[in-house]
Amino acid sequence: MSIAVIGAGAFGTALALSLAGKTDVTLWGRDTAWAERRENPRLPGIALPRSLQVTDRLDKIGARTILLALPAQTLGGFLADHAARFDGRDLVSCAKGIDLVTLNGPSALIAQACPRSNVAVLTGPSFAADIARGLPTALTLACADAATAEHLQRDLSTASLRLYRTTDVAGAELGGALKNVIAIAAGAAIGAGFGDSARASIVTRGFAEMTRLAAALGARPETLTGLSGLGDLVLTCTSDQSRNFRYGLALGAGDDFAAGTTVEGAATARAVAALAPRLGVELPISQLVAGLAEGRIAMEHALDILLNRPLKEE
Ligand SMILES: NC(=O)C1=CN([C@@H]2O[C@H](COP(=O)(O)OP(=O)(O)OC[C@H]3O[C@@H](n4cnc5c(N)ncnc54)[C@H](OP(=O)(O)O)[C@@H]3O)[C@@H](O)[C@H]2O)C=CC1
Ligand SMILES: O=C(CO)COP(=O)(O)O
Repeated sequence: MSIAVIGAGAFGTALALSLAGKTDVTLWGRDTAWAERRENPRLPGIALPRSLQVTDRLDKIGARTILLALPAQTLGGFLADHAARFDGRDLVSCAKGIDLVTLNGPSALIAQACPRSNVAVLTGPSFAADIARGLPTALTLACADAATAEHLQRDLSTASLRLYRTTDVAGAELGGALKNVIAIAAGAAIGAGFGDSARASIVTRGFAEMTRLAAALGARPETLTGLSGLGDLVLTCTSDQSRNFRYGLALGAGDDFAAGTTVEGAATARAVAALAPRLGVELPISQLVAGLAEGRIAMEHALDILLNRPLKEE
């Protein structure tokens, strides 16, 4: 068995490192000038073993199983250029977002670009730095084809990564994408000084929004209660390791935030705000995050917008 990981960011590098302890792994990045030093600046302080092959040449990728670990908003462009190379292989999406151009999740983008492939999703609570340090976590592997889900579950589980499987691709993927939006709101609440009770309210009502939207898009609501939904939501809303949470903190506090940081929830909030009226679902927290991210709504109005809505049943 051999595996390739496309995207040498923090997550792709961490997954490649973890899997390299078990099988042959090739990590592809568009810029691998760092590879000789065996330390990726996207994952500082982590020494990469010589056994992990790093390349910037897609023609070197022969593996049957490919993990796509590019940010969601860059995946469509990458597939437009390179999908033909991968069609027919097992393709595992590791991105947590909704594409702003098509309003599709990464798995649908991949399936459209590579119609002969089995497409899966790997998601769940997993900071790249934790995985790279060999810390344990549990993840969800989703694939509509049950036999492919089983073999990918086996192939991608490691001594420290315990994978559960599901055939609910939409549910698993949307959990991972939507929790990033709610994490921005949770961060903003903390950054603005609203306190831990406000954060818990946002997490809970945010989870209701995630479940509502996912169900409207064909997901099984119970999938949202698993690792890919609730599990990752709890992690991301409570840890300042999360870039989405930190971005929210900065919004709430009125601070600058490092440009160029991958914050999937900002674009995904905008995608969600576009989907909400089409699907007829009410998503006040996500729509507020979209307004904050676009600069349409000022932070000082955020609380009023949420609290002054008509009272309703829980
Ligand atoms: N980091 C984490 O803890 C986790 C991340 N994820 C998900 O993984 C995905 C990737 O995130 P992460 O690895 O953290 O992101 P990073 O910001 O660490 O890295 C992004 C990587 O994508 C590369 N890239 C961007 N655009 C392109 C392109 N057009 N072609 C080729 N490469 C490109 C960048 O290359 P370059 O360096 O050349 O700019 C960089 O290597 C996201 O969807 C994220 O939500 C999921 C779980 C955990
Ligand atoms: O998805 C993640 C952890 O599961 C990483 O979250 P951030 O992208 O917010 O850092």
